[in-house]
Amino acid sequence: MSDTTLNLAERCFVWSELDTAQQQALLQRPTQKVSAALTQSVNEIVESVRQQGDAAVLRLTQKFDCPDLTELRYPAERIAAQVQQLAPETKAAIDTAYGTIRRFHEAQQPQAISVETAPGIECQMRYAPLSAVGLYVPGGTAVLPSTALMLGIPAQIAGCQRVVLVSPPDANGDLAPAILYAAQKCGITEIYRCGGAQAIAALAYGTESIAKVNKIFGPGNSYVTAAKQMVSQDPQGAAIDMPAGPSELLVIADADANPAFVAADLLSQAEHGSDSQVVLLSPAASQIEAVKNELYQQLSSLSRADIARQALANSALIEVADLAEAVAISQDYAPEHLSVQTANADALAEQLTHAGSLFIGPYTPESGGDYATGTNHVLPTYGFANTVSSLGLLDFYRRYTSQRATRDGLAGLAQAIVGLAEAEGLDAHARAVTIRLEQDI
Ligand SMILES: NC(=O)c1ccc[n+]([C@@H]2O[C@H](COP(=O)([O-])OP(=O)(O)OC[C@H]3O[C@@H](n4cnc5c(N)ncnc54)[C@H](O)[C@@H]3O)[C@@H](O)[C@H]2O)c1
Ligand SMILES: N[C@H](CO)Cc1c[nH]c[nH+]1
Ligand SMILES: [Zn+2]
Repeated sequence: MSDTTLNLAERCFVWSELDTAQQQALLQRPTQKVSAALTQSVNEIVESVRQQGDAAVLRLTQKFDCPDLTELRYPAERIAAQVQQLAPETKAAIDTAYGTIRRFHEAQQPQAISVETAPGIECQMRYAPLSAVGLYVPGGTAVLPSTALMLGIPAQIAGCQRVVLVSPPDANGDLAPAILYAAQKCGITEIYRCGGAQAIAALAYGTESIAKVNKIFGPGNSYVTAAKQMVSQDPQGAAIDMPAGPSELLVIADADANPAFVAADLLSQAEHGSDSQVVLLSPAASQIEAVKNELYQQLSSLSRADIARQALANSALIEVADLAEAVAISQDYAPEHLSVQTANADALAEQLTHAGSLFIGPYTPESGGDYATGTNHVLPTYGFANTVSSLGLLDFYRRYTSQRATRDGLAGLAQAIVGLAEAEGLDAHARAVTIRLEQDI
């Protein structure tokens, strides 16, 4: 079995036969290769929205998504009419996913703490929901109502005061009924029809019709991700959740893994976008050969075969010396999704700490986490999973501290505070303590 436009034999490698530069080049993310051009084009879009507001957002939305759109805000009556059209089976699927995702996120409620750190000194850690959040639901090549749930549910549980959803409209100026139903379940009514870097700029800086938010959440293509990173560097812009760009999956499979399962998982992420990347690491040459054949076979029946094919051209099937080498490569690559299909999957997973989300064992397809296991599918890409956390309820809160000292408590700590202030040569810091203790109250 083969494919006329994809030669997977060219994407098969033996790790030990590559030098360090080749190993690095092999695992470079596709969008990182064009970052200079991308940055320039995103910068132009963000600047035009800052200067021209709604006019720029509308012009760019007309260019990329809907030529006749004249109003960004999605009217409530049109939302209601769209939701009516939703098929009952899709509604039921959304209802089930809403339940599992809500259950997992409700269990993440932060607990305020209060600790007496020294006699008469009380320190608290408190949490406040973010007041205005913007949720980006991708809609370029596929509409993703599941992302509306992943973002809307934690915002709803946290109790954020203002929750705004943006998503690119179709050519008729509509959003998919499933996105609107998911938004409705999450209590979101402020919805705008725009996408890409222009939507991110509008959320970050505000326009005539879209008021600015404090933090922007959600995945997107490389334009969206670059725009998020750009606005988050600007004190007048907005905070962001994380760089959640084109989808990635790394699978570690031993000789006994089922190659049909492995190939299906790889294709599930390859079909997201031509800039997605999937990687297989296996110590068994026979497994790599079998997965390669399965990929050809399964690819031919996919509706998005062309996209998956392009993603596979940026991907790699790599033979490693052993599972220890697979762990080392995976830790270095830090994939968004990591599937472990080996005999000792649970034990191996303990060592795999650099991944957005782990999928352990043969019956845990990556797509389960995309939709309905309950974990959040908004995850760090580009290797940021070595430091950046996966999206969770806490991201919708701000954590801050408070403290309260009694006079005796302050007296007890005075020597430490004054001693450190003197060591740093900061007299006023010391005086703020001594002045209090010199006075009788
Ligand atoms: N990391 C995660 O957690 C996660 C989760 C879900 C989806 N994803 C990823 O999100 C992405 C969604 O991408 P998408 O494209 O389908 O939808 P998208 O909504 O992110 O992007 C569509 C928008 O891109 C803009 N755009 C397209 N071509 C452009 C160009 N040449 N110049 C400037 N702007 C342009 C347009 O404004 C368009 O509205 C996929 O790559 C998918 O893998 C990631
Ligand atoms: N795999 C995507 C994150 O990279 C999430 C998603 C949504 N729908 C299907 N998949
Ligand atoms: Zn997916």
